[in-house]
Amino acid sequence: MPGSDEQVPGPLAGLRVLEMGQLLAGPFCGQLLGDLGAEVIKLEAPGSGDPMRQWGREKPHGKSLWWPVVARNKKSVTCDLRVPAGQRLARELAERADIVVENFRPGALERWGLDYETLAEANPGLILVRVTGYGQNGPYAPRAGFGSIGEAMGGLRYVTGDPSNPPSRTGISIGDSLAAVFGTIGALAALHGRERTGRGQVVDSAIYEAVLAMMESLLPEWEIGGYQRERTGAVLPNIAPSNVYPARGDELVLIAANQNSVFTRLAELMGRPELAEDPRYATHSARGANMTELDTLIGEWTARFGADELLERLHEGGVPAGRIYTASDMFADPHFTARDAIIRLAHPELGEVPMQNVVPKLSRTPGTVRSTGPELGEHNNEIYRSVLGLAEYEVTGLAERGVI
Ligand SMILES: CC(C)(COP(=O)(O)OP(=O)(O)OC[C@H]1O[C@@H](n2cnc3c(N)ncnc32)[C@H](O)[C@@H]1OP(=O)(O)O)[C@@H](O)C(=O)NCCC(=O)NCCSC(=O)C(=O)O
Repeated sequence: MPGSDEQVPGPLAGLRVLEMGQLLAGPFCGQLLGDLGAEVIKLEAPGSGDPMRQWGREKPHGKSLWWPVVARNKKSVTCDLRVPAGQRLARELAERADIVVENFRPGALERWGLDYETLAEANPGLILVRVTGYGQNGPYAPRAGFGSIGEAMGGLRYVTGDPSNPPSRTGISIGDSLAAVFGTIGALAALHGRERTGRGQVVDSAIYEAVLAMMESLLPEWEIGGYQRERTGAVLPNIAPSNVYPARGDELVLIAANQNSVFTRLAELMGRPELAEDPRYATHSARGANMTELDTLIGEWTARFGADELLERLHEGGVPAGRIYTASDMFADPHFTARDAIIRLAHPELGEVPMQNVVPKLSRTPGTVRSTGPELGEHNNEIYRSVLGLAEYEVTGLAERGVI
């Protein structure tokens, strides 16, 4: 079963990551690095731990169903960063780490004596990934940052939703996850840089900039083209046909045929090959300009078929098409099964926990999910004794004093 120990070590095996911070923007970076085989030590406040342990709508046994996913592959140690003894432990762990990931407000690490200069003095190869709302400098740097604000500031919110409604949030914390993905890319690039120079560096990933990086040609469109992108609901401006179309009954089917070759095939399937030659639809720009009219033609055709038959025709005809999936569709889909897109891991209280597999798949040394999110402080003994070489009585003493 994926998740068992018999796998080959992942590509990042041998690297140690120390993860501080909370919720998603930092921890998703730790998840990605752990998926690829790094040892991830998650440092949490004693007593409470990462608030993500409490998050989620459904909580069987009082347990978050997000925690097993975002904290998978991680080892949990407790450590109070507000007291000097805790700060010393964190510095010693960072001295033995390749990468530190954090997503506190700028200034928190500095306040705790965990600034990069201090850490790098003891460990010059250290890479420090800092995920924040606004980055480490600039007038907004000290502000508390949450994903929704960064998504709006980075431009995503304004263009999301139906034009007749106020801008909509996407259904997930996409800004945090994107900042974590860019933080991960930065960490991997910095690892490569370290190969050449032996020196680490700081990776500064801001949520609003991670979102901005996704915004395609928004900026030159405005400044050079004088065009402000607006919300366009289910379609993208000037990209046609690419929409959701009705099948017989209530079902909706997505068709994306916004390329000459694909549109020619769709026109043939529709029994209207002449549409591909029609000056109103023959080119990318013409289809964009006549999107509404084209969508009506396509919708009249799709409504004649049940969704299954329609999709079969489209797949066979080489036209990208599909359904809008819910979780239950994913569990039932043979393609998800064939590619192990969903894995199942044993959890002491929740039984078998299904979750998304590692992305992307590497051919020779693929990543693995080896465990679900740990209990708070589950690995205190293991890590403090084996990594820092503390004696058992020292670990007990630190716990008694509330440092860990
Ligand atoms: C999320 C925040 C607004 C939370 O702000 P604050 O609660 O004020 O925390 P700070 O970052 O200033 O960090 C200091 C606090 O960390 C807490 N803390 C955490 N871990 C520890 C440990 N191990 N020891 C001691 N204290 C700890 C403790 O309460 C500290 O408060 P003191 O006791 O006062 O010292 C901020 O961390 C932030 O802007 N982060 C960067 C952007 C980000 O990651 N946003 C959240 C993504 S999730 C999201 O947006 C979404 O889901 O949507």
